[in-house]
Amino acid sequence: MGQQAIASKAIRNQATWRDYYEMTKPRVVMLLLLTALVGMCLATSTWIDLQVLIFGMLGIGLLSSSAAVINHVVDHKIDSVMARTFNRPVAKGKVSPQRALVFAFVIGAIGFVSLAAFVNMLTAWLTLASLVGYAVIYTSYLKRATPQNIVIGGLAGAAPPLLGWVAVTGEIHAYALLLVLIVFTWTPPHFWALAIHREKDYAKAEIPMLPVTHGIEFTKTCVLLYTVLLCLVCALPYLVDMSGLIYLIGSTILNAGFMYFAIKLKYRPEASTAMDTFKFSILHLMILFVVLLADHYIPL
Ligand code: HEM
Ligand SMILES: CC(C)=CCC/C(C)=C/CC/C(C)=C/COP(=O)(O)OP(=O)(O)O
Repeated sequence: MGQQAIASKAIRNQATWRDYYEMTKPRVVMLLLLTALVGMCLATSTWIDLQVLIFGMLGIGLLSSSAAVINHVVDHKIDSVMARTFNRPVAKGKVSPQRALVFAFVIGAIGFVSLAAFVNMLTAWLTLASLVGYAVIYTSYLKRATPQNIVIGGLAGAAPPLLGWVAVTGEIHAYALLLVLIVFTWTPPHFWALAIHREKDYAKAEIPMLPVTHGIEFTKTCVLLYTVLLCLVCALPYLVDMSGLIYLIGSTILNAGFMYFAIKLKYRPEASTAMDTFKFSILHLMILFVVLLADHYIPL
């Protein structure tokens, strides 16, 4: 065995359950699950069936985690070049791509069976399609092909509210698609704010993210325009009578916050504004979905 092979085996043996946990992108999956839960709750005016709640959340969570692990495998070369990601378990050599793929397959299979056996087939197939959308179409192809990668790929990450809704009702409803549209429109300003901050990383890894291909100023304009679009899309649940006054007030305050950061980023940026905008985007979506829940359950 050569020196390099021995060294890489030594690193690999250091893998712990924490490395496997990290590969599932737990914080991203938690937020995806919140949006799925809200999709479930808004789908019905009564309580959600406990079996659908438990196995629905488990299945969507495990398939999302599986997609995240596959992303770590497919991207391990890119990840090893970027300062933000070089320490990831597969990039670092702590977990071999083969072991990571087996892990992804096992949790993905458990997730699919949970949905197929205890929820319904439509939810199982739609969730699997989201996995393919993110892990295969976005990660393996779009990410390296076009600066519109995250706009198109964002559809997979936006799917969970629909998945939650379909888990409860077994059918696709326009209101569920409206929730998808909100996350879909939120994704570009969420990601591009971070990409502005990490532009050098992406350039080094030769990934055609918008700030690399079209420059930072153009990307800031896109963040601002998508944030305006997000404000309009967020008004729709109230305008179509899906949500009420609590939602209108909550979403207006949150969107005013997002507009503040997007305008500051474009016209009066400080060194931390891009990262502040990115962090706020996560808080924005989290609170927005909690507000949707509050609006659904509190009669006004
Ligand atoms: C194509 C769509 C998306 C792209 C390209 C994207 C990209 C990213 C990136 C690069 C990070 C930084 C991770 C890090 O610091 O290592 C991040 C963080 C995060 N994203 Fe997204 N994201 C997308 C969609 C979503 C969606 C749909 C959600 C949830 C609904 C989400 C929730 C989060 C959360 C919670 C974090 C913080 C994670 C942490 O602190 O560990 N993202 N995103
Ligand atoms: C079944 C289902 C709902 C699947 C969706 C799964 C999922 C984890 C979506 C979140 C999108 C996301 C974190 C993209 C970042 O990938 P990236 O490769 O651009 O970022 P990175 O460099 O941090 O890995």
